[in-house]
Amino acid sequence: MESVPSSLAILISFLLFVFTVLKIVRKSSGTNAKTLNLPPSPPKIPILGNLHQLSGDLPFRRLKELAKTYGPFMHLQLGGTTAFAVSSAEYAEQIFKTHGANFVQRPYTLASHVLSYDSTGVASSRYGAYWREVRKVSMLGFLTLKKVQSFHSVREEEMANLVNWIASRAGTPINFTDKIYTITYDFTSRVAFGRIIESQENFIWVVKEMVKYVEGFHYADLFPSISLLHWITGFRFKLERVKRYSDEILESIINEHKKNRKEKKATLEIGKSREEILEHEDVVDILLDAQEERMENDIKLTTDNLKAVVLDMFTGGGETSATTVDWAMVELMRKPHLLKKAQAEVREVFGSKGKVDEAGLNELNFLKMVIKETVRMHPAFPLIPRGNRESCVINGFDIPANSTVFVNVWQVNRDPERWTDPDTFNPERFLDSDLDFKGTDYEFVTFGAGRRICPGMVFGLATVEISLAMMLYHFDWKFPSGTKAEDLLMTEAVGITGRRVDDLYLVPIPYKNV
Ligand code: HEM
Repeated sequence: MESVPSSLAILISFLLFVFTVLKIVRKSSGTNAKTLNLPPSPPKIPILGNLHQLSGDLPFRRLKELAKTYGPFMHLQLGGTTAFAVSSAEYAEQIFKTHGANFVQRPYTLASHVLSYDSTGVASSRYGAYWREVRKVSMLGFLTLKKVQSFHSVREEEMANLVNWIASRAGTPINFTDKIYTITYDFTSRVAFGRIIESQENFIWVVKEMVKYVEGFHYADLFPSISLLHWITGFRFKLERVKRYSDEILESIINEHKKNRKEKKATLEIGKSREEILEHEDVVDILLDAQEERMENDIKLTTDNLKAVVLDMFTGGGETSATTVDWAMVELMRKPHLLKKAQAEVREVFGSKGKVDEAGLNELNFLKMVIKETVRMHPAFPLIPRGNRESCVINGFDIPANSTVFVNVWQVNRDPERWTDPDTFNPERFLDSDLDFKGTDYEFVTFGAGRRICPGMVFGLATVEISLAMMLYHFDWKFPSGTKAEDLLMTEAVGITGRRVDDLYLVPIPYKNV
């Protein structure tokens, strides 16, 4: 186990580090930490710094507890690295807006270096010309509102398949979580690769493994000067293994696209405008176009760069949306009056049509509030890592250049200074409120904010809305016998995303129109 929250792992690593003590002590004595006015910090122990205080629970939950004593802006020594943790809306605004042009880096992690082809995905790449170009290609190519809307038939089709499958299991328990993740990945695959690939199951497994590793709290990252650690902890071997699997799959997808490219283009190009051609291209096609074209600043996309961006898309598109749908359903099942209200709305809007389609989704005001409340309480990325390019001063505290700041989205979204009863799931709080997650309300930072705000927001929400609307329209739901709402574990699994720790099992009862 290489993730931090285990005291046993800390003890073992402590022994491993003994032979490097002198090296680290010499390094830390060379810093000018004492002369800086750093934010409050929990007491540190030699070598590990504050690492031991993050053990025993998920990092964002531990950070919330520590913030109760040490305040909303904490300095942490995590092994050999300097980090800061933000737990309030006020400080989130400092990072995302006031000092937004400075905190635009993604901190280096070994996992993103290995898995994301030398950190060349949109999410992992260093701020600069390359990042700007790949982000632009992704945004214009497949994440604009128009493009996302153009995928509506794929979304509706995949969801209709799921509805039929669930209807065939009427009255028997199904693993709701598993089905929602699978269908979301199927949909993402069709958008990204043009179809569901043969190795779909393996690829989903690969992504799940990656999500576990990219968290950024691994010893290899926390003691960057001891490269031996990458290998002794076995972390590098695990990363390389997952990378081999993912690379093989990506390579074959790209090769297939290259092979079919000429023929596809020739058919499409007859009498079609550039926009019309784009309409029919999948993500890999669009990236291959970008590879052929000269990008600004003479940036040339390599095939590895292309794979890194496709991986972002697959992880971003699949994992996050499914996590949100799953949590929404859990919360609704725990509050039957909210479930009924959401179902009544969906059935009223779509009753006359007898089916759900994307055209009517805008009328689902209550469902939109349910989704807002779900992403507030259960952000798909509970911690956003950012790095600063230059040293700066925040509210009188010195922040050295190249520090890592973890914005604790999970806690900022529950900041008691800004939210009433923040730990209660209450969609109606948005009834007369303009608060939104679009990047200007710093108490609601589920999608981040500023220059690196999530570019896939529209894409993700479109999937979440249609999935929930279909599930609520076509079925009534109950727990399998023996399961009670109050028994559901309301905590997250280890990893970069905030997916729930357990799968949700439910019994579907078809509504009359299925
Ligand atoms: C419910 C769904 C989603 C949530 C909650 C979410 C959340 C986030 C967050 C918190 C960030 C970091 C933002 C920051 O640093 O300020 C991010 C970045 C990113 N997301 Fe999403 N995301 C979602 C869906 C998607 C989808 C569907 C895609 C792609 C299809 C996507 C692609 C990305 C990419 C490429 C980045 C990196 C942006 C950059 O560093 O410039 N996300 N997302």
